[in-house]
Amino acid sequence: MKAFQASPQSFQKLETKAPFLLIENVAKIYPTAKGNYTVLENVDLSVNKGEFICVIGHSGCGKSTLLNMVGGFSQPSVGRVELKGEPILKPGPDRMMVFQGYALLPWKTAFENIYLAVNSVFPHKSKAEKVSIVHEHLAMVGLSEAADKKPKQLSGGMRQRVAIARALSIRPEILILDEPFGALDQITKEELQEELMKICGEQNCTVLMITHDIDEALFLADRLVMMTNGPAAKIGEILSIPFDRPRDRDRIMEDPEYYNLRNYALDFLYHRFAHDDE
Ligand SMILES: Nc1ncnc2c1ncn2[C@@H]1O[C@H](COP(=O)(O)OP(=O)(O)OP(=O)(O)O)[C@@H](O)[C@H]1O
Repeated sequence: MKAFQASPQSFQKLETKAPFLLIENVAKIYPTAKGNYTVLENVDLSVNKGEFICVIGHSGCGKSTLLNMVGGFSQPSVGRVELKGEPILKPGPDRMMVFQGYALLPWKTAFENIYLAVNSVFPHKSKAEKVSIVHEHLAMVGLSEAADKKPKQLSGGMRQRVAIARALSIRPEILILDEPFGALDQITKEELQEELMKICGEQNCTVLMITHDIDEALFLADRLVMMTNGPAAKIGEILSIPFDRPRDRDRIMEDPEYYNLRNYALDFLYHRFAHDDE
């Protein structure tokens, strides 16, 4: 019998590639006056490049704590958080966060808010290139006409568009969204969800997004991460959202699977892991 001889190619195939984003056995423990408080425990999640992940869970379970560790704003007490095999030790332009509160500089125009970010991340690009990046991203979110307006002259939806354009303009590896549409009315919210989905599809963005809105998660996500209640919250279950892309809201809402998933997630939140005060 001929002995099996491994070729260099077969070794290459056996090599295990580090996941794009790895959250492994993570715990976060805060020291408090009453002793240690464990917010998260045994959290494991591996995210592929280009995946859209939504995270839901009751208030205070530790969703922001988890995303802040991916953002590099805090470190896990136990376990590891790695991007492309490298530990995340501090914030960086490869991971941009967008919050509910927009966080735009009020004295700068929409253009200037984005330009500032582009200029700080790409200082060696020419002025013309940087200006072109800003215009491209303002156009992407439909705000070319509002370039010279200051935040107070913009609606909430427009401000959030500027914040998203600013985050995307520096080409982050991961876009981290902490309830970005939570303060918006339903119509504006749905418009922004559609724009975000289109942009992320075109740019193959990897997204981690916290939301309290199950319909938003079912429309946007490839996977829905459902957290158990704290203290010591963990990932209870992960639902794969199977709808083809590009997604059409009306079409997926006609799919019986949509209601199966919706009911499953609602049952998880309001029966299996109901919050005491809800
Ligand atoms: N620095 C800290 N020291 C002690 N406890 C903290 C600290 N930061 C957060 N916590 C606690 O950790 C828990 C999780 O907070 P976190 O903001 O991550 O929850 P969340 O799921 O994002 O909540 P929400 O949906 O209300 O935004 C809360 O009980 C909070 O009080």
